[in-house]
Amino acid sequence: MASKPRTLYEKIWDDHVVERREDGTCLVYIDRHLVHEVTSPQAFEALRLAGRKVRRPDLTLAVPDHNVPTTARRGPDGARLPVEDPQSAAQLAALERNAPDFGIRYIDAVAAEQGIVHVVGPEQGFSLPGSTIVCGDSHTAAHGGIGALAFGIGTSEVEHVLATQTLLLSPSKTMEVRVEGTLGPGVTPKDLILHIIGHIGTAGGTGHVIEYRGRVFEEMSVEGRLTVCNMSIEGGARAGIIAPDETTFAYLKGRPMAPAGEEWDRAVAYWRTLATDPDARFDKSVTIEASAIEPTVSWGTSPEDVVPIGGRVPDPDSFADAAKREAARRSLEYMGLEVGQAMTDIPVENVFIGSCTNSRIEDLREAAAVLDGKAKADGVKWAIVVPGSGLVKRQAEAEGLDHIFMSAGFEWREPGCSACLGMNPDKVPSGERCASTSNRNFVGRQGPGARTHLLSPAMAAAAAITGKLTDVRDL
Ligand SMILES: CC(C)[C@H](C(=O)O)[C@@H](O)C(=O)O
Ligand code: SF4
Repeated sequence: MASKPRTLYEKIWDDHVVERREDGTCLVYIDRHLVHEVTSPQAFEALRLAGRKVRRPDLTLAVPDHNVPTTARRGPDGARLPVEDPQSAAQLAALERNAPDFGIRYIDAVAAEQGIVHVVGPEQGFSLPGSTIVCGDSHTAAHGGIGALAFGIGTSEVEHVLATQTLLLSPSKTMEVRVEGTLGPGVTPKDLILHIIGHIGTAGGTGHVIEYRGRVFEEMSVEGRLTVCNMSIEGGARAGIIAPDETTFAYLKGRPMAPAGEEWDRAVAYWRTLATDPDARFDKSVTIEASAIEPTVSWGTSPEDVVPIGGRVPDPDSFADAAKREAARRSLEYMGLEVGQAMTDIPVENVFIGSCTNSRIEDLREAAAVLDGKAKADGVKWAIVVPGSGLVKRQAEAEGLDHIFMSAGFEWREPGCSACLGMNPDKVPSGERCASTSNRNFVGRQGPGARTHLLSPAMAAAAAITGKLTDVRDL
């Protein structure tokens, strides 16, 4: 008898279940564990107190990213510069000590390979298709872009994975987001995922793993897929995933931590079996028409608060749901916006190109292409580009992108989470707006009182040039 058709998620899940409990929860094997400085100190401390070791240090990779300053990390004499904020310094120092103490792989803050964990994992070939990947970080969903089942975990789970290389989990429901047709010019993977979240809402994926399907994703680069999957969590999903294919294999081949030789061939043969079976069923399915999507920007304080750039700030009364009406009213007040205001009339004083959503080489190329030969508007006081990793930075410099950015009036920084969240010196001043390629526009996210507008790298570049939110297709 033929076996039951399964989805990509179900295949990966089944291949990793170590033990099924009577209540339905499963002990699941974890292939890769990424660790950063914010959510790991207590986990390591707990292991230390219990006298336990890390079960598989070779499957664990630690990188500092959230707290690192993005200005020079070494002084003129080559000595490492201290991190001023005491809490940040303590977290960074803890990781620096815990990694050698527990024998895990560590990329330190001044290494060429340092960067945001979610950029570093795929870039190093540490994150692989068909694997289970966890990190004490909600945007671990990004790694689904290479066909992994990847999700964020809490600090107590970090401890559990460090100690046992397993996790106790309940199976997720499956959801398909199918995108038909092709994206128009100037419409990027970021616009697509913002549009999808606007469509399904921040609770649309709750309890589900989303598989993104359709030609748009088949034709998309791995960088674009990472951007899309990254924001699955903003749609409430446990994870997002895209079937690994030739594009994925070409991206991973030869990466430092990827399998090589015969092992590579065996791995690819296995990865090819993972695609969702033709008759597999999803618990939930949403279809979106790609050609209807325009460059998309956020107006509120939730990632679902989006409109096409040609749109207007919505009237809170236009929402059917009472809670949503109230949230929209509060959002407009925080954001300092008027009902009916054209999105293209919103001035911005800050532009941030970076974060694990949009700091890979393609993102920087996309922004640089818009900025080439142009300069930021006078009203834009602060514009920074923060590459997702040292290797992205080096590649961009080899292509001369740093010159384009700096000639346009941008600062060219060292890799890290930076202004994506106010945990390091890069903050947006209170009451000011930021056109930001990051993934969250929550109240205070980029600093107390900061007003975030989420958009694509090309749209961030366009906003820098005109000093207001702008349709990149009009430049
Ligand atoms: C600090 C960290 C735990 C947090 C997360 O889990 O996502 C951060 O990366 C974020 O983007 O808000
Ligand atoms: S770049 Fe932003 S979203 Fe990504 S891990 Fe860092 S803080 Fe979180």
